[in-house]
Formats: sequence, C-alpha cells, structure tokens
Amino acid sequence: MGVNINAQAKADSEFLKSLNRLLNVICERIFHLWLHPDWLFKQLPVYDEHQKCIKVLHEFIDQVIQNKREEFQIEKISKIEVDTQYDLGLYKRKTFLDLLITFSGDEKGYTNVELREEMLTLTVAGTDTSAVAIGFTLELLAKYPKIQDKVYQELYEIFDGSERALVKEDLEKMEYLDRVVKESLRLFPPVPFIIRKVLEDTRLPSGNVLPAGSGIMVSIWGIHRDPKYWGPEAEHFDPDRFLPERFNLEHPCCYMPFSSGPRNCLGYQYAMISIKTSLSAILRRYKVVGEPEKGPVPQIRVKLDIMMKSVNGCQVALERRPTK
Ligand code: HEM
Repeated sequence: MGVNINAQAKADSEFLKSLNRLLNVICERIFHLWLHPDWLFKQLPVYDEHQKCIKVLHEFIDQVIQNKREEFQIEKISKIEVDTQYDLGLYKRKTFLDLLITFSGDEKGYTNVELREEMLTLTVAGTDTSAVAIGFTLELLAKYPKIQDKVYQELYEIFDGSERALVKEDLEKMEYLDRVVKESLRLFPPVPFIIRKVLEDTRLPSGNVLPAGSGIMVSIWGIHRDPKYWGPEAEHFDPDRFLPERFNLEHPCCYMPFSSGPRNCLGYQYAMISIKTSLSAILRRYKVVGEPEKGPVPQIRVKLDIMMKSVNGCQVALERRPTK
C-alpha cells in the first residue's frame, strides 16, 4: 500500500496486533465446531474482540485509501492527462494500491470497500506465508549442515564469493536452493490446509458420499507426507527428490503448497522469487547454525495459527562467512 508500519521494530503496532489476534480467533473458530454458527459466536465475548480487531484493520486501510484518493485528485489537477497515461517510468514507482485504483478505472473502478478487501487479502496472503517458509528453510539448513554446504557452494559459484547485488538471472541458476525450498514447502507447508465447499454430492473412492453444501478441509500437510505418494521415506528431508529425473508425481495435487486449480495462490511465482532472494542474501553471507538433526526426519515442533509455524519461532544462530 506504500505505508511503512515498521512491523519489525514496532511489534506492538495496533494494526499488527489486531491482525494477529484476528487470525488467532479465526483459527480457533475453524477448529471448534460450536463456534461456527454466527448466532452462537455472536453471544460470546470473543466476538467483541473479533469485531474490535476488524474495526482497527478497516479503519487503518480506509484511511490509507482515502489519502490515496486525495493524492490522486491533487495529481490529476497538477498534471496533464498524457503524462499519467504514458509515463512508464511513473508506473514503476507505483504501489499495488495505486495500480488497483488506476487499472480498475479510477473513480469508476473498484469501490473503497472492494479496494479494502483486496488489500486485506493480500496483506494476509502475502506476508507471513513467505516469512514462515524462509524461517522453516533456515531451521532445516541449520539441522542439515551438509545440505547447507551444498547451497553455499552453489551461491559461492554464482556470486564468485563477492558482495555484488543479486540480479534476476542469478535466481535461475539457484537450482539446488530451488529444490531445498520446494522440499521445505513440502514438509512444512506454511498453509497446511485449505477449505472448500462441496457443490454437488461427491462419492469418494471409499464409497462415502460428501453431500452437496458441506464444508471440507483438504490437508496439504497430510498429502505431502503420505507414503502412498512420496514413498516410505516421505518424512525425510531430501531436496533431491525434486531433481527432474526423480520427480514423478502420481497426481499433480500430490504437491500443492500453493494449492491447485482456479483458486490457487496468486502470488506463488513472486513468493518463490522473494524466498530465494531473501535466503540467498542470508546464506551467501552467513552460516546458519543450530543443533544438527540426528536422522533424516527433521524434528520441528509446529503449531497452527492459520499458518503453520515453528513452535520455537525458527531460532537459529548466524556466523559471518568470509567474502572476497
Ligand atoms: C510461501 C509462500 C506462500 C504460500 C505457501 C501460499 C499459499 C497459498 C495457498 C495454499 C492459497 C490457497 C488458499 C485457499 O485455497 O484457500 C493461497 C492463496 C492466495 N495467495 Fe498465496 N501463498 C504464498 C505467498 C503468497 C504471496 C507472496 C502472495 C502475494 C503477493 C500471495 C497471494 C495469494 C492470494 C491473493 C491468494 C488468494 C487467491 C484466490 O483466492 O483466488 N500468496 N496462497
């Protein structure tokens, strides 16, 4: 949105606290059936908290949208149309909110409520997910130093041990890091389940019928660790299972950290780029240190908070590596 809430340094930001608490409440509601009916949920004290958090989020985003609309108005008055339409340099500096307003047709486009919904979806879908994936990957690399060495070797060759900035061509060369990230997303998918509504009666291979209108939960975690699809070593951390010659899925949905089908993750390519960019920035400069794992099955305790997170918060130590 183009607003800095300084979340790293200011963990007590009202927006951040409300967002986190709201996600907690939603997660509790998903897993406690008695909290599902609105009439019952609304009788409970947690409902007031839920509404308060929503109010904080809505007011914050509404204010940002309002400011942006005013900014646009001022810009319009001070600029002739041809400038804003064809100045490609300007587009590059635009935020996602700017683009949503402009490309949806400005005042005739998305309403403020529609813009708010888009911004909230993106905030929830696009921030913690990638951070959680980076955290799990670092924790895994601390547990498996030999795998980390191979990642470091690859990065060393790409950057020739220098401090030069990353360019997009470097990302394509990070083939081993790519496999490490994919394997990390398999064993520790930040979004461990998705929820769908059954549109028509559906008979499962077991013979059971899912009646139309019912809600179902698809466990990405469960599919990713099922020996039926991944073999007896399904729980092993083995990035090379993603080597083209070894990767042969029985069904495309056996691997779906970003979901699958028409409502899959909108940001999955961006997520892979940002995860690899962040990891390479850390791993080419620092050795990630932790307690090495005794066996091939990583023991990381997880908790569910809409997203799946590491109970210990992915705590690792960093040791500076020498650079040229
Ligand atoms: C490792 C990082 C990420 C993972 C594991 C992930 C995973 C997912 C999954 C599983 C869904 C489907 C949810 C469902 O069907 O209920 C989803 C949806 C979505 N994701 Fe991601 N995501 C990641 C990063 C991102 C990023 C960086 C963005 C934005 C830049 C993003 C934007 C979205 C959006 C907008 C949707 C909703 C799509 C729709 O409903 O049509 N995601 N994501």
